[in-house]
Amino acid sequence: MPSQTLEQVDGRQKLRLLRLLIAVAVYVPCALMLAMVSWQGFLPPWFAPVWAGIFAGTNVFFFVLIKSGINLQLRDPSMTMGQMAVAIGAVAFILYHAGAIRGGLLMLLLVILLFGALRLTTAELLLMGALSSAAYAAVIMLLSTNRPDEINLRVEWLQWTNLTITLAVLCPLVGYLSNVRRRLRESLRMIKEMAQRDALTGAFNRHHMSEVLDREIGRCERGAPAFLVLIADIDYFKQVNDAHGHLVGDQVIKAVAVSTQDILRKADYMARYGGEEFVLIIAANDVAEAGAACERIRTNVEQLPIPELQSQGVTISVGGTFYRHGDTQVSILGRADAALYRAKNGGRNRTELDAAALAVTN
Ligand SMILES: Nc1nc2c(ncn2[C@@H]2O[C@H](COP(=O)(O)OP(=O)(O)OP(=O)(O)O)[C@@H](O)[C@H]2O)c(=O)[nH]1
Repeated sequence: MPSQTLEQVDGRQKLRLLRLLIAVAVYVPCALMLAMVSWQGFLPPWFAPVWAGIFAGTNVFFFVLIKSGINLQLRDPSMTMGQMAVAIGAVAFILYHAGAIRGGLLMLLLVILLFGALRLTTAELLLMGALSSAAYAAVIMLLSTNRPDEINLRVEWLQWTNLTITLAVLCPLVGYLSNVRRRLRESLRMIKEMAQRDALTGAFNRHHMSEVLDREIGRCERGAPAFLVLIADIDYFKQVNDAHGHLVGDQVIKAVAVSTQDILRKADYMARYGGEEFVLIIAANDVAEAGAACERIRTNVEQLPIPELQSQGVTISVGGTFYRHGDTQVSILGRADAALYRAKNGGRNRTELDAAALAVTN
């Protein structure tokens, strides 16, 4: 029920989709590039199937790590650096066999670098850049030992220098953009959080409650079990303000909110509805469970020590109702409010459940 979790899951799914799109956007053009180079005879005929096998094998390896959950034990569960290192190795293998077109294929190493843009820090990107540079240097040295007649060492080292300089410029730049993106994402998360929360108590605000209530009503319309809506209101709160001042009044509201939130179960939800009023959305299967939940919340506040009030404590009155077929926010909150009114009139520090709603659940 708590929407925060749903939003976080949603965010993670979007990021996963974005990374999948980037992976496809990287793989497909690279595969086309290689197919063209191979078709034009710059790679040996056996190369394409062997490379495709290695490519498929490493992807299956990473897929198994992710599916089995082994990646969750790693410092970076996305294994971005590991995947990039493997990709750099695969490109080095291509470069070794590429013949005269080798210089053109160096740009594959830059494409791999962009793959890390969503995740890596500048230092990590520089490390990957250094690995790319070292991989090409290793290819040149291997070629100069194994096939000295096939390469022009001056051209190769000049290309290596160009690649290394390009990487040295690109890595900090990509790292900077990656950092800006991370900071923007964090700021956006904070702005969203602030827009949903009440500044005094840290509880969700009325606007957020309205969204959650709409969603819960929608779920019930699609057949989910009915939920319980409570309105809890601090008793004689005006007297607290009058006797101790508004600042103490604020502390009392905060103490009631925090201690009530603390005793709620994970599936339950609480928002500050107005001044000293809170709305709670509770998962309860029947009247007995609903009554027990109301009493737990009420007695918790009754026993709450509030040093600012000396020996005097505070109490709350609670009005509640179950969702009924065809309910809107207005109708369900109206019934809870009417029940609260009865609790107040009945002497306060008590709970009242809406009788009509009880008939439905009984
Ligand atoms: N300190 C403080 N007071 C608030 C805040 N919001 C509303 N109030 C005060 O809360 C009081 C609510 O008073 P009433 O609505 O008369 O209710 P009550 O005195 O609690 O009486 P019953 O609800 O009938 O038991 C008012 O004096 C408001 O000024 C707030 O954020 N901080």
